[in-house]
Amino acid sequence: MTASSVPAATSADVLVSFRGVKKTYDGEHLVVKQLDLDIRKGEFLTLLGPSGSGKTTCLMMLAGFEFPTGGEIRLDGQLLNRVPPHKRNIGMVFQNYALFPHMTVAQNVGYPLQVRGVPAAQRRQQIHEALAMVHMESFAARYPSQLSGGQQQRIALARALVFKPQLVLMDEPLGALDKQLREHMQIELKALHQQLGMTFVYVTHDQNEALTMSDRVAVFEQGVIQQLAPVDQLYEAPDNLFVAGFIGDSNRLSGQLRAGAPDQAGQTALCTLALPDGQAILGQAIGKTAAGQEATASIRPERMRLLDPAEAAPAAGSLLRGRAAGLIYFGDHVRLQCEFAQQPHQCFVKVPLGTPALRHITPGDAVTLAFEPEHLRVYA
Ligand SMILES: Nc1ncnc2c1ncn2[C@@H]1O[C@H](COP(=O)(O)OP(=O)(O)OP(=O)(O)O)[C@@H](O)[C@H]1O
Repeated sequence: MTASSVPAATSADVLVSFRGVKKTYDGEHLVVKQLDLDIRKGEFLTLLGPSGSGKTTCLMMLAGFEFPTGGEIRLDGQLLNRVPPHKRNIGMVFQNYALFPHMTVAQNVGYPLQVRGVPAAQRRQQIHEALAMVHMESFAARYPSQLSGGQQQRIALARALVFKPQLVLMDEPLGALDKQLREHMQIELKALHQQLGMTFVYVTHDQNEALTMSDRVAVFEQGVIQQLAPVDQLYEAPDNLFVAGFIGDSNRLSGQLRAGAPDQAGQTALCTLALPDGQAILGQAIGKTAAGQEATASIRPERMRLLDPAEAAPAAGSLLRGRAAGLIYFGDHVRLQCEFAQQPHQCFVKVPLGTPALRHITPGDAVTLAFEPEHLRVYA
């Protein structure tokens, strides 16, 4: 992401701004590279990316547990670089809960209030409210060891919320829970965020989790934000092949650009991709492309359709002829694997059960897939 695409840090709806932030642990290798990022007041922003891409380091710099090697981080306009963690008014939830084992649930939740010198009566009230938020009022007298993992994480969340911070940071908080509980907690967290109106910054490497909960997602790779966008935009209009591959399923086809160039604004324009087997397909050229370049097209499986042989073929350029490589039954659809001559990767398409064209297909048969060129994104 370029600095020019980031709104000005002074704009009223920005709570946190990173400007030119760099981080190295060993003095040589940058794990966060020149990061510009604005976090808006009240949003649920997720930092998503593979292991080692720098998400946690960014969160730790925001929390104050790590210091940037260069650049600035501001919270509500105030420079944070040298403000210690306990003076930042930020709540934090970690994957390993980090509850104090010798304290009861109520004492754990009340701890941030105690260190802030909140009087006992008010403390009791706020502890009760925070436990009610996470549906754990009746567990106040228990110790962490007497709670399940999901219950402990709820207490950790109550402890992060109890002092009503303007910003809550969460680092893989659901990572240790089983799938069912994790999905349940995702919905609860999202509801809590909507109810409280606080700003949540959430770190995960799980794209489903990111898509389920977030208003916007920043996709990290090797210390760089590859794209920052609302979830639907990230899925429908990935800026590059990394994002297309990291978020959801996508099919890839390699070839050479024959015609078509970006429009004046450098955005998208229709182009023709010549595939090595002689087929020519139409797609949207993304970014700077020029005729003759090697390029890779990406398309979501649900944006391709198995054509019935009896059906009138759509316009040239919006079909692909290949061979069935396999069929996998998925209950509500069949996943049809297809291969195309001289393409390194197979493609797949989700075919609804009962589709007539599916009836007689066996591996090795010729198949035709149809698509709209606007859904085929071509990256040089
Ligand atoms: N305290 C540290 N000392 C030295 N190197 C570190 C330290 N913390 C992280 N790193 C390195 O910095 C890079 C980024 O790590 P970071 O934890 O920020 O990534 P991440 O995207 O959060 O990964 P994960 O999802 O695995 O936690 C990695 O190469 C990691 O090995």
